[in-house]
Amino acid sequence: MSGVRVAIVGMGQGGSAIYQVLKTIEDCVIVGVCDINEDAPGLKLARADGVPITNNFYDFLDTINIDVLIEATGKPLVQETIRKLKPPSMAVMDAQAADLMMLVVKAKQKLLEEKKQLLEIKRIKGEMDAILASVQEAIEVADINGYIKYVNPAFTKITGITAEERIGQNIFSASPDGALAECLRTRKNIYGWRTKVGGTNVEVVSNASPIIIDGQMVGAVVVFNHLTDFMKVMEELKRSTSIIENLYDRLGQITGSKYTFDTIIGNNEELRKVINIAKKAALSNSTILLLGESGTGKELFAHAIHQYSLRRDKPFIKVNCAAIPDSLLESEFFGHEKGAFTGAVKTKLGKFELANGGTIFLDEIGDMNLYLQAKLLRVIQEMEFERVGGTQTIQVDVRIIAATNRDLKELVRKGTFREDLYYRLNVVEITIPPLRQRKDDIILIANSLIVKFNRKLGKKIKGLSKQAEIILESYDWPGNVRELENVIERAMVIADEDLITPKHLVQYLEPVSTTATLPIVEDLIPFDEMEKILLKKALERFGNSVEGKKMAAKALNISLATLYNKLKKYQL
Ligand SMILES: Nc1ncnc2c1ncn2[C@@H]1O[C@H](COP(=O)(O)OP(=O)(O)OP(=O)(O)O)[C@@H](O)[C@H]1O
Repeated sequence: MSGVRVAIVGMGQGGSAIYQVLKTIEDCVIVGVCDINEDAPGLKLARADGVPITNNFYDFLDTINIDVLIEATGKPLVQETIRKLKPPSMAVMDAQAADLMMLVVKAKQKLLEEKKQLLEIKRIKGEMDAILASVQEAIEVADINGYIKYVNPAFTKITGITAEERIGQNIFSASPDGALAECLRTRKNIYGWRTKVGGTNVEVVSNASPIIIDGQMVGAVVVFNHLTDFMKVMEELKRSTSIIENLYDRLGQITGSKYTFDTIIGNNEELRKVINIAKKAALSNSTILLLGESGTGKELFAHAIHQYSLRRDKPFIKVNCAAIPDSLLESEFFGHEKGAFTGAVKTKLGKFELANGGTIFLDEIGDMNLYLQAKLLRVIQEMEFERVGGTQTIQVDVRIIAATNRDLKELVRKGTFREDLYYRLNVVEITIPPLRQRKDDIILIANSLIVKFNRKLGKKIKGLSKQAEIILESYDWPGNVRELENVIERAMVIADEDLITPKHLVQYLEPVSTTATLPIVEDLIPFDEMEKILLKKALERFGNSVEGKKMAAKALNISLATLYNKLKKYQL
């Protein structure tokens, strides 16, 4: 143990006081205390601190382990004995001397404490100075009487007045019309105060606040900036506001993606395969080309792919390339700067910018002109573009899904579609089969449409009659699911019965289709035509092989020979 080793004899009030001060001295080690009274107050303290205790001060006299022995009993006999018997290396101090020493120690401790506080204040001041020096706005502080106490470096930069010139002046004569003087006068916060800094031509906009300590106003502080800087911020604000307005304008056009793969109805094997490929592709970032006849569900797939992808919480933006005039398509895609062309009264964001982070769905891509195809190619390759009339290059992160019902390869051959763009777009090519190739789904989709339109039209139609089902299944559906939707909705509008029957359907089916040529009167079909439909359906289901025909005959409850006769009769 290093430090001065001290022992105390006599642990009454005086000894206890000394003990407590000694404990706080870093270089002092209390090696023991002594009192003949077991209940002496100082002994309790020592016991709690784990300091060795004795009731016989002789224990201290034959040891060389004590540097200073403090005698606090005040008894001459004890004092005398200690002086006589102590080892020469031990210094003895009586209680009075110890008290005096304690006073000195306490004073020194107080001094040290004050020094520490001063250092802390200096440190905080240093930090504050650094902060205030780095602030771009001018700061000026005055006391309650208006005497300027502080200005930061930005104050000098903005006004040209140095700290030496300014500090010590009175604000009521230096800048009587300024926010600081006003704040001191009114004792209130002042906002957006526009003045010239006293004695200069520098126009500033200021905010000032009272400085309050312990509930009392002791001064005020003003923060101000050049009006021109302020104007710049206002300009910036205006620009941002215009962008926000723009976004609001466009919000209506942002069709958040509505459909998921669950919305796509159908159990057809080919369709399920296509859905599985689309799900896998959805999880990558690859560009997808959706092919298929009109109304097969390409847009539905595009929505579902976006919803299934990691971008589902980001925008889904649709652009119909065929619906926008060529002259506007570029600005629609990439946006334009204010004044880029007649009518461009404000800056507009393009669909690519709006889709940033999400997915853009380019419908009817086959109808895009060659000039834009070149621009689109650059976006796909580099994910960057310029707004029409702009010079700044804008970077985006957009997943592209394109769709068309046209034969893109044929367009490439004809030279109306860029080959390089075609290959860029069809990284993943998904062809959605037409409805006539997934006839097994027709009734399933029709029934789900009946449920949907019952809700929309307020009807209670239960379903399709058997004959109506046969008609729907044998129709070619050139307009695919969209046509099926239209036919079912129209049929439901005119149907007053529980079921949809042929009479509700036929008038809406294209005459080119197989069944539309049937001479159907109301909901009656001639027997032979009905036979023909049933035979066709049976062969479709079981196939044309001998085995298939046997099964077809069985399903129609006729003999195989009758089946052959009928097939011959109808030339099937
Ligand atoms: N499998 C399906 N299940 C349910 N509804 C479907 C299905 N396929 C398509 N639809 C519906 O059919 C209609 C046409 O689909 P969509 O608009 O997606 O077709 P498209 O291929 O994009 O057509 P176009 O090429 O004409 O733009 C939509 O109302 C869609 O919801």
